[in-house]
Amino acid sequence: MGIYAMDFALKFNHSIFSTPYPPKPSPKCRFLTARCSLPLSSDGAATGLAERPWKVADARLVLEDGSIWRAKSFGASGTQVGEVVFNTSLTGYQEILTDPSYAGQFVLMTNPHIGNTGVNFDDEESRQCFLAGLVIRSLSITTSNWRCVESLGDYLAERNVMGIYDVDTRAITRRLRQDGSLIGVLSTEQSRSDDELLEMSRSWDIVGIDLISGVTCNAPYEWVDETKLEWDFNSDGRDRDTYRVIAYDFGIKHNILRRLASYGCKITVVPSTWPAAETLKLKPDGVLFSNGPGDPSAVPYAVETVKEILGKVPVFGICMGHQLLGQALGGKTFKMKFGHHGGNHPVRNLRNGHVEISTQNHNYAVDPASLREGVEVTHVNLNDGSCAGLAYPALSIMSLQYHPEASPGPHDSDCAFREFIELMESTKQAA
Ligand SMILES: NC(=O)CC[C@H](N)C(=O)O
Repeated sequence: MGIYAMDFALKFNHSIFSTPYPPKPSPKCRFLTARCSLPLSSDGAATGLAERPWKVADARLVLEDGSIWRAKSFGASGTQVGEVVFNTSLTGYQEILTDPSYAGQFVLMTNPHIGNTGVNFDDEESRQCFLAGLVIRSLSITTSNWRCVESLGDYLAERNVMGIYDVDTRAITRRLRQDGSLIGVLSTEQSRSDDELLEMSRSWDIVGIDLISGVTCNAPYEWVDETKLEWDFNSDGRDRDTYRVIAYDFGIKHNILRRLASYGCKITVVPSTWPAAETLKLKPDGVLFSNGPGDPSAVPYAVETVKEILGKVPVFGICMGHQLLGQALGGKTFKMKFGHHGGNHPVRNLRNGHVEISTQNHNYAVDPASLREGVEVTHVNLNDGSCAGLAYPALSIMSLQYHPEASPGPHDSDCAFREFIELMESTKQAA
């Protein structure tokens, strides 16, 4: 369909979509009428929608290398320290904002145009935004999407997350690629001197800190959310409680739970400190170790939990979960120069030769040379050859350094969930 025909269909509610256009307002939807253009608030505060050319740069991003970047603020104001990482995804900023693995980090989007689709109810990956802030080149002057319920600026302001725009994201990215990830301080407070902010950035570090304890759930809970039909696929038609899975929440993304549920799993999510003995008492068919923020070598208690579970039940580790498994198998993790953050990373599955286009978000990796004998490297990142997946078939272990649940366009890696199901099924049959 040509673009004009699509435009016509959108305007006149032609029935080319299964979802009617415009969609019925959800009861939760407070801002639906503002779908296409929100006015500026009366005090002229940023709504995130209307560009105000007269707005002067009111924020500074001070990097530990001494560089100072002047920018315009949106979202929350204040002063915040964090590690700056760049993300090359073209879409999915809401999933990125709500990925708990970004705790302690400023996400700089290399896509220069952000905010055009606003935010919606369906794309939340967790209960909260845990990241330190958002750095973008250009904040969209309009917000238009049939699912949009709020502008990006309002969303960030409500969640107390700082954002800046009109900053040279390309220059900062080149610096990060050259020098590696840098700590920075973002501030809208004019009373603070450049030197003070620089000192703050130099006296803070993200290495060696347990960031998982700040994002994990407080108590176990059952995952009962229905995956909406329009987002569900490949569920193989199983009943939702065919496999009993315990998911360790190190900062879990909801889509991991949605995909497991689609494949027939009844899931109990448990906090990061949940004792292995309690997990084993529940006699699960499998255990999932989730993604999560920060340095994987700073959470030895989690590695101990993983060790106690290995060999007793099939396990699947994703990202932080993979790094914890790597350590439990005798391996070491190391900090990469600037990590992998994006929706377009090619990975080769060494078992079948297939190349997957994957979503990634990690700054650390497992050193395969440090792993004990018998551990198989199953996946390799084709950009830099780093370890992207492990297996130890004798103990029914599988893990991926990237995100099989993400939908950056392709769903190439979703098959990993089916593999986990097969691992649980074969163990069940053998018992
Ligand atoms: N997405 C994740 O689980 C990230 C893992 C870890 N925090 C890292 O940066 O490598």
